Amino acid sequence: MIVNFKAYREVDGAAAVELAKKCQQVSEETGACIAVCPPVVSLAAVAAAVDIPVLSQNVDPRAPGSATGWVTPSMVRSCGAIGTLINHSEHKVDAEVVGECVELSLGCDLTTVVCADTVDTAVSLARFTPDFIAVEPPELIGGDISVTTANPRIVESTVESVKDVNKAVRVLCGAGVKTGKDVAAAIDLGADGVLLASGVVKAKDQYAVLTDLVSAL
Ligand SMILES: O=C(CO)COP(=O)(O)O
Repeated sequence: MIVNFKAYREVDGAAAVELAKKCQQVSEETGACIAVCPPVVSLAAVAAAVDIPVLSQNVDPRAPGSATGWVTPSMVRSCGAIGTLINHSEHKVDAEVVGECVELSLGCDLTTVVCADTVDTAVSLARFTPDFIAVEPPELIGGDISVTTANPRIVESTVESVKDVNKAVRVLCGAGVKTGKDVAAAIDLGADGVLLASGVVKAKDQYAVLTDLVSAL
């Protein structure tokens, strides 16, 4: 389970570290694999504070050097992060840029999670052999109805189609995932895990929600 902190106010500054620690606590108590995806400005602080996997929300297709303001895979790795999202619905890039980012990230030993908004996009991006494809219908992101309820077929189809194209790529799903029941449904539909955000980040009791989310695993 990857918890994307996005750029919510709830994770500004030290709050990103606090939420990452709650994720670590639940991971330790339950044995569930929980990774966190803090804002890039908090990557180093979060990676120093927890032992669970830390991922960047983005990398740019740039090598170290004269690249003012760009987020290089190399700097993400040296912060202590072990992976990165690429092409999130809220940070889309062209397919060729996805390919460059995957290649540069693999060269820096970063796990790659490439996001796709449709089955066709997922299949097309699987050719770059990221470690994971995460399918998330944009219209369901941030909502209260899980993709596993609103559009279970997109999860099943992505799993089937991506495996047909490239068996090495694992599939996550996300959008509206908020409960342990949603996570169980994702696994039943063939997904290897989930990518989620608001259900945890905006929860009054983040610890309780995290515990419920992993309860069905
Ligand atoms: O975009 C997402 C995770 O990257 C999904 O967000 P929500 O869990 O808020 O729907």
